Amino acid sequence: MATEWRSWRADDAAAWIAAPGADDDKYSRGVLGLVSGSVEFPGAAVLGVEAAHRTGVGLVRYIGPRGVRAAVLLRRPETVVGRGRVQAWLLGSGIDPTRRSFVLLGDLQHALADGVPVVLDAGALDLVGTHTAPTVITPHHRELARLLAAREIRSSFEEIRADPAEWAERAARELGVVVLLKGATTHVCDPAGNAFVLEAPTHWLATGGTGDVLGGMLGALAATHHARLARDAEALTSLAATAVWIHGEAARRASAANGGGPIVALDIAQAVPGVVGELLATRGD
Ligand SMILES: NC(=O)C1=CN([C@@H]2O[C@H](COP(=O)(O)OP(=O)(O)OC[C@H]3O[C@@H](n4cnc5c(N)ncnc54)[C@H](OP(=O)(O)O)[C@@H]3O)[C@@H](O)[C@H]2O)[C@@H](O)CC1
Ligand SMILES: Nc1ncnc2c1ncn2[C@@H]1O[C@H](COP(=O)(O)OP(=O)(O)O)[C@@H](O)[C@H]1O
Repeated sequence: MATEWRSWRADDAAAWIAAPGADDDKYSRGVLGLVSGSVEFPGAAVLGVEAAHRTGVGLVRYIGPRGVRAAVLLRRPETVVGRGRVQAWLLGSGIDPTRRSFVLLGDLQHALADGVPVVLDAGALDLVGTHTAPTVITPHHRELARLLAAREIRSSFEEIRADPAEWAERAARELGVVVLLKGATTHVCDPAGNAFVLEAPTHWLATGGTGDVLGGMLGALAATHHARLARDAEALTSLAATAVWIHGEAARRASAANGGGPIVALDIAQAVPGVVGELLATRGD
């Protein structure tokens, strides 16, 4: 039977925001851990950390090279650095998978052994299948082609670009994880058959670092839904679609604030609290 791709909308996204209550503290809300960034791509770590804070999370814990830690703290001193307990992980943004050091591999393996939900991006995509925790992968078309090729599933960038829905679904089935396949149209699906599609509201998103922002946002949503994810792993699919919706809307607003002009990735992160606030207002709780 052909998969039915349901459009994910504002009212869907509004249901997947965890607002803090009187009984909450930073730990009960959820801690996101990131292993991201590198000497080559320090900015990806800064963007992911910033986006996580802006999406709303109890605490952000960052693990990475000394110079990158300094850049992260300069931008967001609210961040804690070094190992500790977390409720979700974002791994791989700004990491070259062909240049992972022993220290980095140790950090990645330590994170994967935690058993908490994991977002695998960029330089950690190839670690899919090495652990049992609920997992979402966030490739763009070229990254998915590489990932599938490494599993001896023949595909190409051109084939995936021509039929992203088919390839996203196949990847979810073969890899056994939630797939968030990025592009002007983003497909989010899981092996259970949940399948959501989102059209980006602005093509100004096609600029460096916007995927790193999306990763941080999704990590924050996963961390703040840790209790739900512990009893309902399929919630990760809805959270992934929600991250894409908020990301697109924040980008649209950031561009609209400049008369429909270009945006940079950090503009998206800065527009996120306004989008989250308005979604919450529509819920009336
Ligand atoms: N601020 C930061 O820190 C940022 C950090 N970032 C981090 O960078 C990492 C890599 O992410 P990415 O998406 O660039 O990786 P990837 O799919 O391997 O693309 C490379 C492939 O693209 C192509 N290609 C290259 N140059 C091209 C050109 N001029 N014009 C056309 N094609 C060109 C070329 O393909 P080929 O032509 O060889 O087939 C090449 O193989 C990742 O960790 C991410 O998080 C980014 O988010 C950006 C902001
Ligand atoms: N032409 C486009 N129109 C709208 N959105 C796009 C377009 N191309 C890419 N995007 C979106 O922009 C982001 C790019 O992510 P990614 O490729 O990982 O970039 P980076 O690695 O530079 O952070 C994704 O959210 C993707 O869905």
